[in-house]
Amino acid sequence: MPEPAHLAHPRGVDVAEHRARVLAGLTPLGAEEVAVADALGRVLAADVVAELAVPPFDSSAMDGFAVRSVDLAALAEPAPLAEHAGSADEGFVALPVAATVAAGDTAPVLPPGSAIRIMTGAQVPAGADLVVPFEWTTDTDPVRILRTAAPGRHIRRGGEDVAAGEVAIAAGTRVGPAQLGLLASVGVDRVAVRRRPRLAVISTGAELVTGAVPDSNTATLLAAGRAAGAEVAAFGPVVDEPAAFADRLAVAAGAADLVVTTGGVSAGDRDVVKAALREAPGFWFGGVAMKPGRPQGFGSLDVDGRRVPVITLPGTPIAAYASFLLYAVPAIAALAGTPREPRTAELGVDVAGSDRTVLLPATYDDAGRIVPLPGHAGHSQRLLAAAEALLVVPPTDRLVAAGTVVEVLALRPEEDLHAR
Ligand SMILES: Nc1nc2c(c(=O)[nH]1)N[C@H]1C(S)=C(S)[C@@H](COP(=O)(O)OP(=O)(O)OC[C@H]3O[C@@H](n4cnc5c(N)ncnc54)[C@H](O)[C@@H]3O)O[C@H]1N2
Ligand code: MOO
Repeated sequence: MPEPAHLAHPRGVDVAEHRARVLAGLTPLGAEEVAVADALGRVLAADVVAELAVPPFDSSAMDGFAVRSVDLAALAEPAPLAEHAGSADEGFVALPVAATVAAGDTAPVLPPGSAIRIMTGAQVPAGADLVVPFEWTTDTDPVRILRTAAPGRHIRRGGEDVAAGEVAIAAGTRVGPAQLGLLASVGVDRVAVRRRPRLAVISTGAELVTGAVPDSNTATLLAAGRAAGAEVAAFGPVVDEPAAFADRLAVAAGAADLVVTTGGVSAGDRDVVKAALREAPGFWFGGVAMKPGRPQGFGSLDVDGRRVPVITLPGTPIAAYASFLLYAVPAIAALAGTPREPRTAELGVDVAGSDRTVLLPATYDDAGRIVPLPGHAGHSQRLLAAAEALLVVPPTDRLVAAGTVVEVLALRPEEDLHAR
């Protein structure tokens, strides 16, 4: 008779091995088109090509006079750092003022031997190759110009930032406020974005259904899923009956790209998730060498030709959240087409190692180093709520010394909160 799995692997498999198992074969979901106004937090599925140049036309960068630089050839160009604008004693060129143009006006052609008064942002008149700021002139008509500069000064060339037809933003970029502005500037009003992964959360346990224990896992995991960029929905709590759970799982998987369950995976009489899925092809249940969160499971369901991954997390709230951050968040990122390396930080103090990965509620010190919070007692939700991150202490039989770079799991991913 083969040895029971928990005896063959008393310590459990490594976190990295289980993470690789969950992520194996996950590929980005397809794309959809959305209005730019709805693209905040979304990930571009294709390069965005500029329909308009930025800036859209040659415009003045200063309030002053648009001139032909050849008409100012009699003026010396002062040293670049000269403080004063020159004076009448040093000579000037007088030009008649042909017109005034402001932003939004259509600029007339500049007649040779004259100047056009121009405001910042106004179109540069054809023929002009230099804008002389008011400070270098008498701002009269005729205008006396006291100083010149190289052709092109104080003119923002159309397309100097982005040329029409050029790639303005590359595929894979997450759209934030600056990207929204650039999309507007390049004249694009719809963009192809990656579909948001749909996350279904199923909590299990009779104590949740009766209300004897509030369903805190659903609250935390829906929020963590949203912060990671998923569309989320709860399908629990469900009672500890394998048939009831299997029915709920089928509904959830039909509506989701990823299912996460909590509870019912340890060794008890009523471990419903394990009981329902243990015999399902391709499902794995066992111990992972981590604390908290040892009992874990993973598999996939085939739903109308779609492969829907199912991550079965332990029920204890700290274990459920920590495991969600270790396994489900990277899975969401893989489905969203935004895989990223785990975050790391430098350890601020020495931390004792253990034969398994240990997750400690932690905060950052003034130097930005990660430090465990005092009072760690295994399963405190209160301590977790006071933490900024979970410190991932790697398995080792030695001390993990201050200064070591370790993985951290952010508990307040504010930068991701715009994602829904
Ligand atoms: N003989 C063994 N017993 C246990 C083992 C083991 O290896 N051998 N592992 C322990 C560890 S570690 C954990 S963690 C738990 C995980 O058990 P389950 O995943 O089966 O979780 P449940 O028994 O359903 O619940 C555990 C605990 O958490 C509470 N809970 C569950 N879901 C929620 C929820 N959605 N919101 C709030 N609280 C929840 C539940 O009431 C229980 O108190 O197994 C150990 N046992
Ligand atoms: O996974 Mo458990 O009790 O270590 O939380």
